[in-house]
Amino acid sequence: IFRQLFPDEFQRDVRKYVNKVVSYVYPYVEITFHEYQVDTWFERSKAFVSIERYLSTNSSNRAKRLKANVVRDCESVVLSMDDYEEVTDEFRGIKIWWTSSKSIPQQRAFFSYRGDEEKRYYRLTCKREHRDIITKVYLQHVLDEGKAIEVKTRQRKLYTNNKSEKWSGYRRTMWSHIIFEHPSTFDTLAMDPKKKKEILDDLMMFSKSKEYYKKVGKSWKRGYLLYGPPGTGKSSMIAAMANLLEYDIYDLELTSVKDNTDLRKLLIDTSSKSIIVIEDIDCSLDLTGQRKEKKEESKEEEKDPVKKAEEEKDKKNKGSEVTLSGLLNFIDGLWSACGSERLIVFTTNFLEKLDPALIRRGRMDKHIELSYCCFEIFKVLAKNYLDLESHDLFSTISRLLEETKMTPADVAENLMPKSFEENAESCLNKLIQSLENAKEEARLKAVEDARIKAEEEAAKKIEQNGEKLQEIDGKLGDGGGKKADQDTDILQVTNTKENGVINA
Ligand SMILES: Nc1ncnc2c1ncn2[C@@H]1O[C@H](COP(=O)(O)OP(=O)(O)OP(=O)(O)O)[C@@H](O)[C@H]1O
Ligand SMILES: [Mg+2]
Repeated sequence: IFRQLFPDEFQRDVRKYVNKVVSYVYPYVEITFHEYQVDTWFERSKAFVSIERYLSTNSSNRAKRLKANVVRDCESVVLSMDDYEEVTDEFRGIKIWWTSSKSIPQQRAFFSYRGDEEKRYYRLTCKREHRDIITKVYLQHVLDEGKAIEVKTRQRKLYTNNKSEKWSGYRRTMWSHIIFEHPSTFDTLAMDPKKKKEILDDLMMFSKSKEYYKKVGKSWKRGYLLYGPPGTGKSSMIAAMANLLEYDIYDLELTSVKDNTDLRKLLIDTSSKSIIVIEDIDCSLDLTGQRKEKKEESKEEEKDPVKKAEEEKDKKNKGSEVTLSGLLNFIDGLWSACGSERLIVFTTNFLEKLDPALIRRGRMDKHIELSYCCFEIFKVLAKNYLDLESHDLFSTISRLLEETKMTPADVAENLMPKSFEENAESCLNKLIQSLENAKEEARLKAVEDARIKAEEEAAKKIEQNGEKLQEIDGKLGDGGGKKADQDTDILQVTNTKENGVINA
C-alpha cells in the first residue's frame, strides 16, 4: 500500500529516516561471521568453523531444520543448523540469538570464482546492554568450545605434499589428504615391553607438557628417529603414535619439494597436533652429496656460460634443490616454532648414512631402534595373530629366534592363517619351518662368505709376495752375484701359489 500510494523519492526519504530512528531505538546489536574472509578466501574462516561446531552440538536439538553431514566412513552423522534457521543460546543468564543465512549473488558470472558463489554467514544478535560481555567473554567461550568439539569429533587426516609446481592459482593446496584410518596401535605393535613402555611414557609426557616447554623456552615439538632393517615396524609405529595421541600425519615427500623456501612454506601450512614424517630419509635426497657438490662447484674456475646455463636447466628439471641446511632449519630453525604440539619423525634403514648434524639430540631427541624379532616380540605377535599366550612349541621357537635373524614382518606373515583349515599349531609349525630354512640359508651364506674372504686374503698375500720377490730379484740384479753371495750362502726362491707362502 505504501509503495502504491507514495512516489519513489518520498519512499527513499522515509526509509532513510525510519532506519535512523530504528537504529536509535533498536535495542539489539548484531555481529556477522562470514564463512570466507576477504584476506583468506581460499580457506574457511576459523571462527566460522568453530561457531558451526559449537552451534551444532549446543543447539541442534532446538533447531527445527537441520543439515546432516556423514563422517567417519558412514559411522556417525553430525547435524548442523540449516540455512535461515534461528536458535537461541543462553550465557550467564543472557539470551543470544544465532541465525544462519547466506547471501546469493545477483547474477552468476560465466567463470565461477569464490566471489560469485553463495556466501554463508552466522549472525549473532544480543541486547545492546550486553555488548561488552558478549564480545569479550561469550565469543571467546564459543570459539574455545568449538575448538574442543573439533578435537573430539574430528576425523584425523593423512596428508602428503603436492608437487611445488601445482601450488599456484586459486584454491592452491600444498597438501592433499585422505582420512587416516590405520589400525596399528601400541597394543598391536610387537616390541620389547620395557622399550614400549618407555616410548609410551615419553609420548604421553610430551603431549601434556605445554607449560613445561614454555617454561624452559623450547618450542613444543619433539623429534624421533626410527631406525632398523626393513619390516621391523617403523611405519607401524608412526601410525600407532598418531592413533595414541590423535594427531594428523603429514607424510613429507622431500623429492617433490622444489627448494628450501617451499619446504618452509609446507611447514607453515601444517597444523598443530600433528606428526611430520619423512620416511627413508637416507634415500629421500642425497643431502650430504649436495653439500659436497656445492663446495666443488665453488672451487671451479669460470665455466663456459653456455655450459653453465645448460647445467642449470638440467638441475631445474631434476627437481628438488632442498639442501641439508634447509632441512636442518626446517626441523629446528626459527620457523619451526610456528604451530605447536608437533612430532617430527624420520625413518631410515641405515643410521650410519645420515649426517650427524641431522640426528643430533635437540633435532632428533629420541633414537629408537627397531630390530629383528626376539622371543619377547614373538610372544606379542602370537597373542595378536593366534590368541596364544603359551604353547609347547614356544621353546623351540625361542631357541631358533636366538640362532637366526627374522624380521617381525616375516614372523607375522608366517603366523597368519592362510586358509580355514590352518590352526594355531600348524601356523607355529610353519614358522618353525621358515626359521629352520632361514637358519640353513644363513649358514650356507656364512660358509660362502668365509670362502670368498679366504680367497681374497690369499690373493692379497700372493700379490704382496710377488712384490717381495721382485724386490729380492732387484737386489740380486743390482749388487751382482758377489754381494748376494756375501749376504747369503744359499738363495733358493720358490713361490707356491696355492698357499701364498714364499720360501726364500
Ligand atoms: N614390530 C611389529 N609389530 C607388529 N607388526 C609388525 C612389526 N613389524 C612389522 N610388522 C608387520 O609387518 C608389516 C611391515 O611393517 P612396517 O611397514 O611397519 O615396516 P617398516 O619398518 O616400516 O619397513 P620399511 O623400512 O621397509 O619401511 C606391517 O604391516 C606389520 O603388520
Ligand atoms: Mg616403512
